[in-house]
Amino acid sequence: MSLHLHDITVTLGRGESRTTALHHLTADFRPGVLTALVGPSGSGKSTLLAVAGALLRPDTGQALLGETDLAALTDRDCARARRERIGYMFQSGNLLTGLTAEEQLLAAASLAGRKSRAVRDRARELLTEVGLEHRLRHRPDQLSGGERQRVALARALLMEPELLLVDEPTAAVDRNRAADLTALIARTTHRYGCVTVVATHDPVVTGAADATVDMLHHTVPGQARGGRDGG
Ligand SMILES: Nc1ncnc2c1ncn2[C@@H]1O[C@H](COP(=O)(O)OP(=O)(O)OP(=O)(O)O)[C@@H](O)[C@H]1O
Repeated sequence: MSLHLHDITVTLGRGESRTTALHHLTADFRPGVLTALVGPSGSGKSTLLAVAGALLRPDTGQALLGETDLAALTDRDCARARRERIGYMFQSGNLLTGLTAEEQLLAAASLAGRKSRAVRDRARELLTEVGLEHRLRHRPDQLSGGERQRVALARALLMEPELLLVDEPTAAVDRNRAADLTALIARTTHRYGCVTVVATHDPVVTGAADATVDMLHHTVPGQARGGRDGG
């Protein structure tokens, strides 16, 4: 299942602050491939993630996840696609206030109708993989920015999404953790065959990516390694 963005234009703000954040952008993202989204600050990376994540409807164009045009879905179907098909690891973490790290994962699983001992074990395993085994009972306000983001990653991975959207995963962590997190995202992409799009300024991430989309030139075909579709 690929993600194909076709002729996407997004205008944000009103009056004097009106800005064309994306201008007729076309780009392809393949399953099993970690694609780094690069470009200077303000070039539209976060906007692209919002469109791909069915969080923002573009003014023009199509956002095809497989055969589904996310740009044409009703609000209800968008919400469903977000819940069932798309995983997010954004800087805000998008965590629910009042729930512990472990509960964040279990609540997401429960919403998707998955509730079992195996899910609980997997949730702990993933929180351990992102280095949070000592933070299982911490609520978002008791976690650092980088820790919140890692909870969001563990939650996304538990849901095994078709599309994994990641915004600046290494911005709030130290260099060792940055390398570990990047390796985890790459491993997950290759193992589960999800389409992974990572907006980044970090050479650690771009170095580990299988392909690159440059916002200034739209598409630079990458050397895809390990793609499920043969690269
Ligand atoms: N609500 C808004 N109203 C007006 N302009 C906006 C709004 N949000 C973003 N923009 C503008 O849209 C453009 C794209 O922003 P976006 O956040 O997608 O860039 P980015 O590449 O993710 O930047 P960064 O690397 O700094 O995170 C920028 O010029 C930004 O100033």
